[in-house]
Amino acid sequence: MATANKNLSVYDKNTIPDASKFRFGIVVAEWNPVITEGLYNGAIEALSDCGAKAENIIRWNVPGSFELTYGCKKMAKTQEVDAVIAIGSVIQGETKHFDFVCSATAQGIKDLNVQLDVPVIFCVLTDNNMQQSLERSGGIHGNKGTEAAIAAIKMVTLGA
Ligand SMILES: Nc1c(NC[C@H](O)[C@H](O)[C@H](O)CO)[nH]c(=O)[nH]c1=O
Ligand SMILES: CC(=O)[C@@H](O)COP(=O)(O)O
Repeated sequence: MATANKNLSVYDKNTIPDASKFRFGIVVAEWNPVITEGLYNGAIEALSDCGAKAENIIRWNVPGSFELTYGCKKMAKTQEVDAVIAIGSVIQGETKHFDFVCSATAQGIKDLNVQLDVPVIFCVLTDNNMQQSLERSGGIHGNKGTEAAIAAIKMVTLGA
C-alpha cells in the first residue's frame, strides 16, 4: 500500500513557501469525529508551522463527507480564501454506501478544482476500518491533514 511506504507528515520546511499572507478555508465533516479532528489538528499545525496566521484560517463543519462539495464551494465563493481544505473520514460499513459516498465526494471535489479559481484539497480518508483511519490521522503513517496543508500552500503559490 503506497501510504504504508510513505509518512504523510514528512515535509522539508525549507521547500515550502511562507504562508503568512494567505487565507485558508477548512471544511470538516462531522462523521467519525475522532478521525476528522485529528486530520484538522494536523492541518492546523502544519499551516501554522509554515507561517499561516490563526486569524486567516476559517473553519466550517458539514454533516458528512458527501456535503463537503457544497461546503467547499460556498466557502470558496463567499470567504475570499486562497485555498480550501476538505476534511472527511469515510469508513466501510456493511453496504455499498461507502462506495457511493467516496466516489461522489472525490468527484465533487475534483469538479470544484475545475470550476473554481481556488484550489480545493482532497483530505478525505477512505478506509476499510477505523484502525487504518487512526494510522493516517496522526498514527504510524502520519497525518493526511499535514499533507493536505502542505499541498494547499504549494497550490496557492503555483506558478509564482
Ligand atoms: N458513512 C459515512 C458518511 N455518511 C454520511 C454522508 O456523508 C452524508 O452526510 C449523508 O449521506 C447525508 O447526505 N459520511 C462520512 O463522512 N463518513 C462515513 O463513514
Ligand atoms: C460510508 C457509510 O455510509 C457507511 O459507514 C454506512 O454504514 P452501512 O454501509 O453499514 O450502512
